[in-house]
Amino acid sequence: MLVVGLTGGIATGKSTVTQRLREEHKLRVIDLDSVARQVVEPNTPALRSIADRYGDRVLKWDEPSNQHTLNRPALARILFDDKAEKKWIESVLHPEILKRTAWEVLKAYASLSRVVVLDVPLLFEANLHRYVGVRTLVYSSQDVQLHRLMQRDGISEHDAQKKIAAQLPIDVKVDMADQVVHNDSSREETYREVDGVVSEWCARTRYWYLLQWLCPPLAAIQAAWAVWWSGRGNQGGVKQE
Ligand SMILES: CC(C)(COP(=O)(O)OP(=O)(O)OC[C@H]1O[C@@H](n2cnc3c(N)ncnc32)[C@H](O)[C@@H]1O)[C@@H](O)C(=O)NCCC(=O)NCCS
Ligand SMILES: Nc1ncnc2c1ncn2[C@@H]1O[C@H](COP(=O)(O)OP(=O)(O)OP(=O)(O)O)[C@@H](O)[C@H]1O
Repeated sequence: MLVVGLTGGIATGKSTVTQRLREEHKLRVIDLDSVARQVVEPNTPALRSIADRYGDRVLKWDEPSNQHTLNRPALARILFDDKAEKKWIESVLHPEILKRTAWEVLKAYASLSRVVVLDVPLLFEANLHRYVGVRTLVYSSQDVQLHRLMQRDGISEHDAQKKIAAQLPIDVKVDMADQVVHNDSSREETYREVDGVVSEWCARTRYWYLLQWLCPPLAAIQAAWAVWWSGRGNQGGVKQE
């Protein structure tokens, strides 16, 4: 099975691409932003740790379910305003996110999926690029990125710049990617490029896919091999301030 790491900058179009992957190509996509939401659901250890540190300002009362939930805009303000707090929040959430994601990938292996796509905003920042078979970047120029982010989230240029600055610059990510999907113009243009990369993924997995069907344990051996191969040595880890 090919594990694709799909990444990009904030608002460069990952969700737009994954929608096409799901609906047109029927591919299994694991969205780490959604996983990140699951790990802070009410009564989770992660939500308790965050509430212990920041108090009521990061909680809101949910009438229908009668319980406290995470106030996401409040946590976002802390995370994007303060590098030290961003580090702390990530140290609490990332191990939980990784555990759940690993489980989802295992389930994809078990169901003999040919390709599984991980939609990971922080693929390079969190050094997860070492564990995927191919790194695919959704690119838009910095101007387009800024404009779309301001429009989608209804935020000022100052706030949008702060969010963009919390990630590696998109042009640095381009150099680290194996494939780039350009998302500067129309959605139709982007979909054409998406269809092209999907053909490449399928071509790469053709023989393995057949072998996996004939001999399922090969899937497990291939998985172990892929993880060992990707993780061997120090493959240019990314350091951020
Ligand atoms: C800060 C939070 C509360 C904002 O929630 P909100 O619903 O407004 O946005 P959402 O979760 O959909 O994220 C939107 C985008 O923000 C960017 N982003 C999210 N977390 C981070 C981060 N730690 N560093 C830099 N950018 C981030 C990503 O591009 C992401 O796609 C939320 O993103 C969060 O809990 N982040 C910490 C967990 C994390 O690192 N997630 C990334 C998964 S790899
Ligand atoms: N080709 C396009 N043409 C016009 N608008 C687009 C295009 N691609 C994406 N958008 C819009 O830009 C915004 C950001 O796109 P999207 O939400 O897919 O980005 P993302 O990378 O998933 O963002 P995030 O990092 O926040 O998860 C959305 O409002 C989306 O509708």
